[in-house]
Amino acid sequence: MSTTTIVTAPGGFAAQLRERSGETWDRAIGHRFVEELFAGSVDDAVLAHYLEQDYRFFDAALSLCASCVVNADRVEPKLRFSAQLGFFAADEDGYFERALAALGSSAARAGEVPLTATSAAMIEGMRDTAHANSYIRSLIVMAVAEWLYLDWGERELADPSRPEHLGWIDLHRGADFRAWVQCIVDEIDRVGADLDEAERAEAVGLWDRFVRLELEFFDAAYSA
Ligand SMILES: Cc1ncc(CO)c(N)n1
Repeated sequence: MSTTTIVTAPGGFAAQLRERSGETWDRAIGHRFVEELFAGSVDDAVLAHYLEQDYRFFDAALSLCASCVVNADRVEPKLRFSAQLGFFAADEDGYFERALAALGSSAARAGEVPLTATSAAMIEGMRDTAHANSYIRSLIVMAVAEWLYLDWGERELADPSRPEHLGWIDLHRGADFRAWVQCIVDEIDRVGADLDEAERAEAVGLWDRFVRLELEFFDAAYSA
């Protein structure tokens, strides 16, 4: 099932992380939600619930990306993360507005629905990470979210026709998104090479926790 087109340094930190989460990662990218999204058969209520929860998490994801601008040790990645904040503001926010409206919901409603336990754990983990002032920790959490999403977005399945379905897939594949994920992964390899044992263990624990949360986030879409 592993579909990644991302290149990792052999024996580097990113390759080690990716390898340790093989089974959970594969269950996430092969999830029923992904299959039904591509097939265009995902129930409107399931997709609306998923997007409402995801929109709630968008806020924390923006803070996390901003924390990479704050804590990166070089100007090039700071610029890259800054550019990505602009993309989130333009393309991703626009998708949420349109798709939620088409599904009979809205950004305002998304702000009012109760958070699932998984969303709450994810948001809290992202906020804590954003405030930890640790570039590697922020990179790890960004990498799980974006790399795992690229890996399902690049699955070789026929495209659905409804814009609510296709739009969510298109946000998570293509040359620009792949280059963005590659940049995060390259940074993990670069920064990961200099970590001490405690920092490395902390990063690995965070990686494992977020991979599991991604799988649970898909599951939660069906248990509303
Ligand atoms: C739950 C979740 N994980 C990752 C992404 C990718 O940004 C997303 N939009 N939502």
